[in-house]
Amino acid sequence: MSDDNTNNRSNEIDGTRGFAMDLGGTEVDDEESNQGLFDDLLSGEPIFENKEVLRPSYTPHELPHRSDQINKMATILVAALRGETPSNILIYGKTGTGKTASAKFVSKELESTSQKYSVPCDVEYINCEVTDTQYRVLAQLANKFIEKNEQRIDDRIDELESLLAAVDEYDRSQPPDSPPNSSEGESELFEFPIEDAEARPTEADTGSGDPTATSPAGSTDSSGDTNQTTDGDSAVEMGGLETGESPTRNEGDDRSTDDPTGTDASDSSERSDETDDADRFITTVDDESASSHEEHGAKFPPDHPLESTPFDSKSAVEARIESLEEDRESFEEVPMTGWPTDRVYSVFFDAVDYDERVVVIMLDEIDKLVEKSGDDTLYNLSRMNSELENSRVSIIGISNDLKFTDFLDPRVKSSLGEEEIVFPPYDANQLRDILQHRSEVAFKGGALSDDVIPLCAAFAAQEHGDARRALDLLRTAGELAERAQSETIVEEHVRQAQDKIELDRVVEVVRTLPTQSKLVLFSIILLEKNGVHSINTGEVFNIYKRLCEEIDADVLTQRRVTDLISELDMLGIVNAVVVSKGRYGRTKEISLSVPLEETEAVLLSDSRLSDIDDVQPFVQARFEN
Ligand SMILES: Nc1ncnc2c1ncn2[C@@H]1O[C@H](COP(=O)(O)OP(=O)(O)OP(=O)(O)O)[C@@H](O)[C@H]1O
Repeated sequence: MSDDNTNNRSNEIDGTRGFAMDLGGTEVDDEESNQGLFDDLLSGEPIFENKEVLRPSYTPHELPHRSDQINKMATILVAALRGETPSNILIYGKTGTGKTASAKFVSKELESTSQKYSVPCDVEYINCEVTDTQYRVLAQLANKFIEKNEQRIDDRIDELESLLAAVDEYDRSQPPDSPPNSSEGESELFEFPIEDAEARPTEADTGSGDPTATSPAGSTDSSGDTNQTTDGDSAVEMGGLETGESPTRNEGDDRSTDDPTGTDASDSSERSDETDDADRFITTVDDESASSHEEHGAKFPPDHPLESTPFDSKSAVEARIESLEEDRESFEEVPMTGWPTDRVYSVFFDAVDYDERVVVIMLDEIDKLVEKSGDDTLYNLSRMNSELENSRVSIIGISNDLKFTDFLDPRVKSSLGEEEIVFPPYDANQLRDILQHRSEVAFKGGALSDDVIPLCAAFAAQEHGDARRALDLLRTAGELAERAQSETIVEEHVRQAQDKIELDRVVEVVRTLPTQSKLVLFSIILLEKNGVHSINTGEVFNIYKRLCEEIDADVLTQRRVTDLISELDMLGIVNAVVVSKGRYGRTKEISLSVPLEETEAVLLSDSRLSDIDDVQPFVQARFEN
C-alpha cells in the first residue's frame, strides 16, 4: 500500500503531478492518502482578506454617491414609522446603479427603527425576475405574512404564559391568610381608591424599561421635536406584551387623539371597534391607571402582575391564549400552484390585515412581472388600501426599464408612480470611490497596485456606469492574480479579467439561446470558418436549412431567420450592417463579434447540434438554391 502511494507521489511528469485516487476498499491512513492537491494552492499568500464583500450578494453598509436617493426614500418611508401609509415609490435606473442595494439598505434601517420604537412595520422583498406571475407573487407574500403572523402569535403566547407564571408566583408569595386567589377576578378585596392609584409608580411591573423610548412618533418626528404624548409627566406605558400597538381599545376613549404611536387619529377611532382589548397594550399611565381602576374596580394591588394589563383575571389571559392558538391553527399556507388566484389573493389579504401594521412590499425587476403577466398584480396591490381595515400597504417598484409604465393601466400607473426616484449611472470617479471603499475590506494591505482601481472603474464606466461590473472586474482580477500566485494585482490582471468576464458573458448568452438561434449562429460560424467574409442573409439561410434537415428541426422562413440574426446582433454576438448595393438594392453584411472557437465549442455542447458531425458539405452548398 505504501509502495503504491510512493509511486503515486513520485508520478511527476514534466512538472505535472499525477494524482491517483484511492477508491478501493483498502485502508489508507489520512496522512498518506493526502496527495497535496490543495497544498500548493494554499501555500501562496492570499490576496484577499474577505472576498465576500466583492460578491453581488453582499449588501454594503455604506453606499457612496447614493445619499440623495437614500434620503429621498427615507423621507417618504418615515410615514410608516408614524403609522401612516407611505406613498408608493418607483425606482428607475440602469443595471448596476445601486437600486437594489439602496432599497435594501433603507428597508433594513426601516425595519430596525420600527423595532426600536415598537411601531409595527414589515418590509417584504420579492425579485420578480424569479417570481414572475401574479399567483406566485401573491402566494409568496401570503406565506411570508402567515409566517410573520405565526411568529407574532408565538411571541404573544410566550409573553402571556410568562404573565400567567408571574401571576402564579405572585399568588404563591401571598401570606396564607390573604384573600383566595385574587387573580381569578372573583375577589374585590383589593380595591384601591383612585387617589392610591395616582400615587403608583409610573412604570408597571410588566413594563419594558424606559417607557418614553416606546414613543415612535415622538422619537421619529422629522422636525426633530419630541412629541409628548400627554402633557406634563405622563409617559407611554407598554403592557410588556403588545408593544407598539395603538391605544384604540376603549370605545369613545378620547385618548385616541393623543395617540402615542402617532397613528392617524381618525384611523384609530375607526378601527377601535374591532380591536381586541387584550391586544392593545399601550396605555398612558395616568389615564390608564385612573380609568382602569374605575373600569375594573381596581381589582389588583399595585404590584400585581395583571395590574396595568387589560386582563381582569387569570382566566381572561388563558382565554386570550386559546384564541391566539385558534388563530394560528386557522392559517392555511398557499401551495405554489393549484389554487384559483382569487383564493390566493384572499388568503394574502387576510394575512396582511391580521395585525395593525404598515407593510412595504418591494418588487424588484417589476418590469419583468408586467412583461410576463400584465399589470393585474399591481392593480390588486394598489387598490388594497381601500379595503384593508387594520394594516396599510405601500409598494416600492424597482425597474431597469424606464418605459415599462407605458404598458400599465393608467390607474395603476398613477398610483404606483406617486413618487419616482431615478438612479443615474455612475461615472468613473464615483466607481473609483465605490471600489476604494470595498477594496479596503476585501484585500490585504498592499495587494493592489495603484492603477488597478482606476482601470476597473474606467472599464466599467465605459459600459454604462455599472458598479456590479466594476466589482466583478476587481474580484476577477484578484482571483487571476491569486491563481498566478502573484503577490499583488496589477494592470495586466485587470485586462485579463475584462476578457474573461466578456467571454463568460458570451458563453452564457450562447448557451441559453433557443435551438433555432443556435442553428443560425452555427451557420454564420461555419461560413466564417470557411473564409467567407461579408456574409449575407441568403448564404446564412441556405446553410441553416441544411442544418435543420440534418437534425430534423423545423425550418423557419427566411424572414424569421433575418429576425433571429437581428436578435443576435442586439445581443452583441454578431454584427449585422445594412449595406447598399447600388441598383441591386440593400443587403445585410454579417460577421461574428465573439471569439469563434469558444462560441463553436459552446454550440457543440448542445446535444442536438453535436449530432451534426460532418459540416463541410453544408458549406459547399452555400451558393446553391
Ligand atoms: N454606491 C454604491 N456603493 C457600494 N456598492 C454599490 C453601490 N452601488 C452599487 N453597488 C454594488 O453594485 C452591485 C450592483 O448593485 P445593485 O444590485 O443595487 O444594482 P441595481 O441597480 O439593482 O442593478 P439591477 O437593475 O441589475 O438589479 C451590488 O453588489 C452593490 O452592492
